[in-house]
Amino acid sequence: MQQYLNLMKEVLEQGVVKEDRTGVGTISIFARQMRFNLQDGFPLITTKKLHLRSIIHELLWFLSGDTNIKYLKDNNVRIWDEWADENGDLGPVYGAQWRAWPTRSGESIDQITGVIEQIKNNPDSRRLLVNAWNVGELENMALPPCHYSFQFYVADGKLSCMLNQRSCDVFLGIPFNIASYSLLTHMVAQQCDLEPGEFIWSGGDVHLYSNHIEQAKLQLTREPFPSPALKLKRKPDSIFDYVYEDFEIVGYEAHPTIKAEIAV
Ligand SMILES: Nc1nc(=O)c2c([nH]1)NC[C@@H]1CN(c3ccc(C(=O)N[C@@H](CCC(=O)O)C(=O)O)cc3)CN21
Ligand SMILES: O=c1ccn([C@H]2C[C@H](O)[C@@H](COP(=O)(O)O)O2)c(=O)[nH]1
Repeated sequence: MQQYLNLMKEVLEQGVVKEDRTGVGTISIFARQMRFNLQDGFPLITTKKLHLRSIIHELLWFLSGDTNIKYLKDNNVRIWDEWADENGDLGPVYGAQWRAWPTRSGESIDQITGVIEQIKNNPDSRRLLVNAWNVGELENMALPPCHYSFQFYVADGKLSCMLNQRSCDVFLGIPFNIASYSLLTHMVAQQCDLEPGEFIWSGGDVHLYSNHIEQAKLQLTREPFPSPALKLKRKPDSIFDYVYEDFEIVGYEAHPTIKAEIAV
């Protein structure tokens, strides 16, 4: 996970002071990429302890098409609490766009089912994309998508995935985002009888909030441990049939957690 630490260091050393929507203030750089070979282990940050539990439940929740935080709350995951309305709704965020992108004719498109069908039947396609940036619906979303599109690529029996993220909270968001899409790549690969290849993360506004600077500096004093491995314990019938218990992370050695406040 040296790439992540290098990115953090670059923001600390070269970041430009920028005000932001939350009022917290950031230092920021623009447009970076990181590559993770999923054959070399699972890219879960080791320089602070991360609980994969929230990340797995959030991904299963996205895949189910749900946009109400009740499922997360029932599973003790609080990461979306601050953005939900009094009924727990977030508007047509990730789950809605992934599973039921509304069309003009009043129908809806299940992009996840579609992309998996294409990976299986047309693996050389250059259109293996899922898009959450539905311009006509942005104003109804509690937060416009940060990770807004991803593309798959099949070669040599391996499935790779490239993510585009417009706005990137280096300390709290990015470790979640890397782990989440790496999980998704493993799951889609398993469903398509492929091996996981690379996960490529691309970020636009890459920032450290002003109240995360000390935490970032502390993290940079720590030596990373070798990456753990991800084990999928069974092959469910479809991408929508995974349950929390299907995932096991093996050999995760990490430094202690570092607390930080989320900017709302
Ligand atoms: N400012 C900001 N940064 C984000 O990363 C972010 C948002 N807002 N809004 C929407 C979602 C919510 N996300 C979140 C929210 C909270 C944590 C967080 O507090 N993480 C703690 C542990 C929390 C837990 O596992 O329960 C951490 O130490 O990583 C992480 C990502 C990612 N997104
Ligand atoms: O998955 C996510 C979701 C959100 N973020 C961060 C990036 C920004 O710090 C905020 C969103 O604020 P905007 O003003 O809408 O850009 O949330 C993330 O890193 N990862």
